[in-house]
Amino acid sequence: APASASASAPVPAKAKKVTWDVEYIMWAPDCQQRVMIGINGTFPGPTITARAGELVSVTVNNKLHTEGLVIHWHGMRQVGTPWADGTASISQCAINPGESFTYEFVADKPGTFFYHGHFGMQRAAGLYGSLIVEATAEQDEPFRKDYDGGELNMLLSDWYHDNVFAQAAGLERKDKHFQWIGEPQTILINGRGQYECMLGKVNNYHRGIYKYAKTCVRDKEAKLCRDEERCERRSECGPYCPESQCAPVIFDVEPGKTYRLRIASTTTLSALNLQVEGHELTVVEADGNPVEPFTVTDIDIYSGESYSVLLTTNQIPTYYKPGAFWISVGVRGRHPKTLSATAVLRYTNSKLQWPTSAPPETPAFDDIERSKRFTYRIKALKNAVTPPPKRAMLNRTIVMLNTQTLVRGHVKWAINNVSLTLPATPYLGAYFYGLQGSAFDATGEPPNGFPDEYNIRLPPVNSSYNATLSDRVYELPYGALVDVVLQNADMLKETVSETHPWHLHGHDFWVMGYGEGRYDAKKDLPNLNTDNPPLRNTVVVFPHGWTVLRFVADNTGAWAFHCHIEPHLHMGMGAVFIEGVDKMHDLNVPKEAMMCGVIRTAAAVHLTPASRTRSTAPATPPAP
Ligand SMILES: O=C1O[C@H]([C@@H](O)CO)C(O)=C1O
Repeated sequence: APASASASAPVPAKAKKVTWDVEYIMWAPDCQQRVMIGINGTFPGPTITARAGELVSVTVNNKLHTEGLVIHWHGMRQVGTPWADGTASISQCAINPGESFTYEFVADKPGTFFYHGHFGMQRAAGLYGSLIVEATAEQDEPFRKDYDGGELNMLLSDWYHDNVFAQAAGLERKDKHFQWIGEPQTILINGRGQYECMLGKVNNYHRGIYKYAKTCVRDKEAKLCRDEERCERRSECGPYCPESQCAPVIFDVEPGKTYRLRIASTTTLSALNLQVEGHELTVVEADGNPVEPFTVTDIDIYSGESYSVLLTTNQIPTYYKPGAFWISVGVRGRHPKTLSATAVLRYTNSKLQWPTSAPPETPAFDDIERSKRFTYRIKALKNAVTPPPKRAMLNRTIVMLNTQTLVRGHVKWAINNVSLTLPATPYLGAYFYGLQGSAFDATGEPPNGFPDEYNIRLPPVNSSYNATLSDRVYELPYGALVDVVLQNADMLKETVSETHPWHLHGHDFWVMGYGEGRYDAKKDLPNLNTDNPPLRNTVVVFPHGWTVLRFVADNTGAWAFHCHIEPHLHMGMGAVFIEGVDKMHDLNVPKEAMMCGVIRTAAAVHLTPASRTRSTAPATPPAP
């Protein structure tokens, strides 16, 4: 059930304390050496495993030479610790080079999560790793009794050879010089991939990407890849040798057991599809919430999402099927310019190290109906907590039209024609010290909707409806039941509309429904799913469609709500929700996290937390 923000968070079980040095490292995640952001000298960052209710304490030493950094704990609700959410300009200042900052928060719910950088495009530079929270009670993960094997952890990501500075510069260029980041070079499984090399025999035509993949035809012992030019010379010893940084991951499993595969995606862009040759997958968890189990041959997973699926090693090894199976992860939703990534599921009684077959093919990238069928099957467990009835509470509805648009020649994304730009002062600190009037545009909120006459099937008509840049925020009444309607539409190119995975910080929300075309409250509100809406922290809105999510604004803090596609947030596809304005000064906000922007200057005049008597209306900016 969503956390009820009690002022005094439960006394945590025991602390999990780690110290991380974050620095640039040379690494070859897809057999090509590049500069990445590593933690304690490795990529991906170390996996944190905690038990639900445990206090996690991560001291981050910023060893980058010229960049600030923050780390977001994706899926943690940070109840009572909003300054630990790790969002630059929102929950804290960036940790400067040479500085340290300790994130301390309760791993409040069991599930499959991950952490990642949340400043600039540093997540895309490799700043991420797994965060696993284990259940302490049976009722939290009822499917726990259904797997007798171990757990396999898969963190999926995509990888670009361009560095994030080049990507950002390209996105910020004006007019026809705008440079989209394009498709990734490689898909990674636990940070490993093989650039332009498809392990295993590839059928002679692999749906338009054959030209990218000189097959690595292996000799009969399936040990080495003969196609040296493609698969071997790419790194110190090629993708097949275990110590290579790009060697595919091999999961050793006992035959005849059921395993829990934890799968999370922190891709910069790609929507992915995962399947395990010869094995079905039973979906049991989504974003750390149990779901009504259902069995599929493959799952779609969008950036920011996580799942647990159960897999039974029920294949009988034969001469033709030696007990080693491909795990195949391919791109969906956008025309793949990237080969599928492969890992291996190997039964311990298998003689061979490598499967002898071609990896299973990824479903057609443009079969959007297939994508919707999978997403729509995800439902809450029968006895799960359902949303409180709207009439019973103060409630608020925000309709968000999501358009790609232009602002003075720059390609941006905008919500109700406002493109989010973040201030130098973190919102949380500005409210804590009562400086919101001078830290950002506190004269009002972004629009709550968009004009009736807007046609979502046409590109934005910029002449009459100019997009603006703004750091305005939505102030949500504390305890209100909030509906957000994500409304997709045409991009700048007519008829083009893309799938966007939206992630909310500080909360899980109920996914109340999806629909085609323009959302119509009269028609659609009565049909929302109040029986078994799944709780999630990330949800997709499909092309030219709408998605409604609902949550209770009961977590004091400043929370980002944005598309989890890294360039889209960079281009302004996001919003900020402020909750519990009047409770901010009850928080014990660590001032070292806030000393930047106007707070730094105000500190010079003996800054003190705002008094209790402050009115709730956004403070008016000081007279010019
Ligand atoms: O913002 C984006 O830019 C590209 C394309 O619209 C321009 O190349 C794309 O697919 C986006 O999502």
